[in-house]
Amino acid sequence: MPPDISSLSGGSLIVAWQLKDKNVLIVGGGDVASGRIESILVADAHITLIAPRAGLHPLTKHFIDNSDRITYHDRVFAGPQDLADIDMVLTAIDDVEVSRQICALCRERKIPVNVADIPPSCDFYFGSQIRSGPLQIMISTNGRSPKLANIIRKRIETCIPDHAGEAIEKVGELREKLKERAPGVGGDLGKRRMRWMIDVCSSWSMEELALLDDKMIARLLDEGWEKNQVPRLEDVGGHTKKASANATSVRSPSLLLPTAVGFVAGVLCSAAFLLTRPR
Ligand SMILES: C[C@@]1(CC(=O)O)C2=NC(=C\c3[nH]c(c(CCC(=O)O)c3CC(=O)O)Cc3[nH]c(c(CC(=O)O)c3CCC(=O)O)/C=C3\N/C(=C\2)[C@@H](CCC(=O)O)[C@]3(C)CC(=O)O)/[C@H]1CCC(=O)O
Ligand SMILES: NC(=O)c1ccc[n+]([C@@H]2O[C@H](COP(=O)([O-])OP(=O)(O)OC[C@H]3O[C@@H](n4cnc5c(N)ncnc54)[C@H](O)[C@@H]3O)[C@@H](O)[C@H]2O)c1
Repeated sequence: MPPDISSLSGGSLIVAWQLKDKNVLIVGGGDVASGRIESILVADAHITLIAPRAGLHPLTKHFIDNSDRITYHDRVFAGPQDLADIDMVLTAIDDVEVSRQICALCRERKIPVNVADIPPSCDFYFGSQIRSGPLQIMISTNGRSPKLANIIRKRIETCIPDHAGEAIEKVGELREKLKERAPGVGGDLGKRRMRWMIDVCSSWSMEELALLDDKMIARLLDEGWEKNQVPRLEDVGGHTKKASANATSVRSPSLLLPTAVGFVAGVLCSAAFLLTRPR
């Protein structure tokens, strides 16, 4: 069913903004700024931090002292000259007037800006974040309730599969090696590559994927990609403590049958629920 067009409004575009080696100006050094610094360091950008030393949060001090990606200036924001060569600006200061001025200067220069305490002065909002290796999850309430975003984040954290971060890391390595063997963008090869990756990710458990090492990746490509099949973990030299129900070849009809029966039963239950539900 296509989405109800009238529901397509009131949100934000949630994207994973690539900031590697870009220059981000952070104005302010307090509690909120320390969180901003962490988020920006994760994205491998360079930070220019402007804030009087007297107001630095201990975590901000720690980042200044220990990261070679931060250029620190012990002073207040000085004006447009502080925006030269800056790709993004974040302010987290307890001075609304200066925040508004910085926002206006950024907008004149089309520099994306976030002003922590003035939503209309934000081109983008931060959200409550979960991070595990390359896995990042952001919860946004679109400015309605940051505290509820924080509470929902804590609930979601309890549902993330064990080993998800490591599994993603290893699948990333597998995809890189696969692209070396089968290079190029798009076309039939691209389709086959995507199909095979979908099959591997769907038929191995996170725990199994997290166990992949260089040797197993090479064997998985030799035995799997080259022969157009998905071997099991054991077939490429790996072992888990618990045998996973998913860890069988995608081709096995003995597993496909119960899965299909379960799927049909699920669809029938949902249909029965929708048909009997009061309107
Ligand atoms: C998610 C998080 C990320 C982060 O900042 O890293 C974040 N705020 C967090 C916490 C938090 N912030 C505030 C409280 C006190 C409770 C309360 O006010 O409800 C708490 C809770 C606490 O401290 O526990 C006060 C507050 N926040 C904003 C204003 C201005 C205003 O609303 O007018 C005021 C002052 C309001 C006033 O003066 O009354 C504005 C914004 N805060 C946002 C993000 C953006 C919208 C995100 C969204 O809607 O989802 C947005 C629009 C701009 C931005 O900051 O990008 C982080 C939780 C991280 C975590 O713990 O997981
Ligand atoms: N968006 C959010 O998530 C959120 C959450 C809580 C508070 N806030 C708001 O964000 C702002 C910052 O919060 P905080 O807890 O980090 O405050 P804070 O008082 O701990 O820190 C303010 C920092 O700004 C610096 N500063 C002040 N004027 C400056 C200037 N002109 N140039 C450079 N640095 C300057 C101070 O020296 C200090 O380091 C506050 O206005 C607060 O109400 C936002």
